[in-house]
Amino acid sequence: MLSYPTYFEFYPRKLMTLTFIIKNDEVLLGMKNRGIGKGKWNGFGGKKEPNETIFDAAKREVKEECGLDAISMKKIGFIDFEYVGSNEIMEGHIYLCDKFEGDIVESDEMAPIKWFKIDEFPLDNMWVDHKLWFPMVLKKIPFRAHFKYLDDDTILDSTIKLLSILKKTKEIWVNVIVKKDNQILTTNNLEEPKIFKSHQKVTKGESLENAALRYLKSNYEITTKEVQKMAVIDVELTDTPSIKEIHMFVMDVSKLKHFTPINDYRWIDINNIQFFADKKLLSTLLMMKPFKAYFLIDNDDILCSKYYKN
Ligand SMILES: Nc1ncnc2c1[nH]c(=O)n2[C@H]1C[C@H](O)[C@@H](COP(=O)(O)OP(=O)(O)OP(=O)(O)O)O1
Repeated sequence: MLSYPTYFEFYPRKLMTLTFIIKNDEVLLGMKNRGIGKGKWNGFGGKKEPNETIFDAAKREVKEECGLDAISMKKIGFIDFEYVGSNEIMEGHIYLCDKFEGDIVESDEMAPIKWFKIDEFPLDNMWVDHKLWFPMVLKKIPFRAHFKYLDDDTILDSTIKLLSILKKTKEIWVNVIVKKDNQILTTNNLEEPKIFKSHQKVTKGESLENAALRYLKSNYEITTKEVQKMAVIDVELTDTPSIKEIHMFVMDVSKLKHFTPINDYRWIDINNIQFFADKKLLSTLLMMKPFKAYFLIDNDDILCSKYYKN
């Protein structure tokens, strides 16, 4: 369901490379001392020059910026960087290099240069987009992304599309949010983004409404025969071969005479909820206007979320 934006397709493009050199569980990064991204840790790369291929530009930039000769480089991603106020797209070609030779040499442009353990990555001192796509580099999942920047630290919009050639299968699930006035019912052990885990698989031939009622009955003592469908959410986990299509229902029990949760549930004020997948999801659901959404999740981190009117 995720659609890649196309409005900038005809903007002129400046081609750039960015290469990450990886050795076991470490990545080589340099501190940029001038130009775009000054003061940030980054991989090695820069603008393509006329009369060279993008691959040759990537190899040249690695040599110029850290002194190493890249022996094996694999293209892992394409990123369109758009800046508000500019009609030029910076088209970044992202490479992964896991074979290299030579010695590290710092330069005026890049110093210091250091190996970082993957779990000690200086993400707070890198481009803000990196934390959204670096999981794909580490897992070697090809991707295409678009980031619309307001300024160097603020992303207004982002899209990340996985480019696997294998088509992911769809699994159909339902989930029901039970609400009463300004509260929703939750189990005591909900953790972010648990909303995508506690749901009910729809069985073959079963209607979505039936599955939602079955979900309700297995968790609450409830007599209703009506649930209201609010959203369809596609949830893609970076490293599973399926996409979960979750049909979200909302059940308002404010006016029900008989309603008892049968498990370990409690009412929680909407404003105090920390655990929902992202802040916008719950508020959009409770506006009671149907919508569609897409989430790309790596472990429990949301890398990309999109909302569409139904
Ligand atoms: N958000 C964003 N905008 C622009 N560039 C980047 C990002 N995130 C990034 O990671 N990058 C990368 C892409 C390139 O590798 C560098 C920028 O290249 P630059 O240093 O300007 O290119 P050079 O050709 O080396 O420049 P000079 O030598 O002319 O200074 O950041």
